Amino acid sequence: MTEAPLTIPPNPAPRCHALLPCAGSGSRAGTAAPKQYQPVAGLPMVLHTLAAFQAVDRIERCLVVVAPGDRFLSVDDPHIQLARVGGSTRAASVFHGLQALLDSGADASDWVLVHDAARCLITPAQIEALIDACLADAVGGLLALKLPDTLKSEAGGRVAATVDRSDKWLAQTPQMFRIGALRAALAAQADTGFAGVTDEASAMELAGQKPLLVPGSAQNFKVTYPEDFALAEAILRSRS
Ligand SMILES: Nc1ccn([C@@H]2O[C@H](COP(=O)(O)OP(=O)(O)OP(=O)(O)O)[C@@H](O)[C@H]2O)c(=O)n1
Ligand SMILES: C[C@](O)(CO)[C@H](O)COP(=O)(O)O
Repeated sequence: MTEAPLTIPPNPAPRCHALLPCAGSGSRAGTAAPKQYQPVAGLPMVLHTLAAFQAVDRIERCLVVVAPGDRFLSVDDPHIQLARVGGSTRAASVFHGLQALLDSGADASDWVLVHDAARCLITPAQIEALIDACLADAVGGLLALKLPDTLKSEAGGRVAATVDRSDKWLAQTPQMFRIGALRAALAAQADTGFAGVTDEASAMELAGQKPLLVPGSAQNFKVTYPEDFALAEAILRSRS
């Protein structure tokens, strides 16, 4: 009997997509327009963020989630997709963005790196470090930072206690998970309005997972308050 040769199917590298929630109002930043469009070092903040992801070959495309009425951003690049599906919370914007990724051809088993548009200091090297760590992990994970300062708890404006910080991390983004797993984790929280979901990892934690903590950088801060713009500007100019 002649046996057909055994064909080993190709094992394609898993695909990675970026999803940038960009639908916030930036109320703490005090800018006239949403902070992600504020010029920093010569460009609207979100364009610095996008440039970092576009420099990573393993990112197949970037989906930017903006508010439905947003007319600040238009895109003319096949690797960037605009989804006007922002919601009333960051979690809702991410949830809708994941569906937009799936609707436009992404597979539930693909990876997604969710990253705040307002973290415009992310570097390609930091994104690569997260991808390297998470591709080797079943769950996925996030960039995060160990606390550089002593940590206090408070009661009535006074110190209640000095808190052991040895196991405490500040969560950053990107946060990288399988699209299907993250979508399911968020869907399970949708009927509470995503209460308690402040980042992707928290949704995965509520689903019983233990995301990987990958050391990030203090420079990958989220532009949140008025004084953050000058620091972001100085760092971006020092890099160019
Ligand atoms: N409904 C929302 C709220 C936030 N974001 C995005 O999530 C990221 C992190 O949120 P944050 O910095 O807290 O932004 P804002 O909600 O815009 O800020 P604030 O809370 O000061 O209003 C930002 O890129 C922001 O545009 C979003 O896509 N949709
Ligand atoms: C997702 C996040 O960047 C992780 O630190 C952060 O929680 C988003 O900011 P917010 O102020 O909680 O909306």
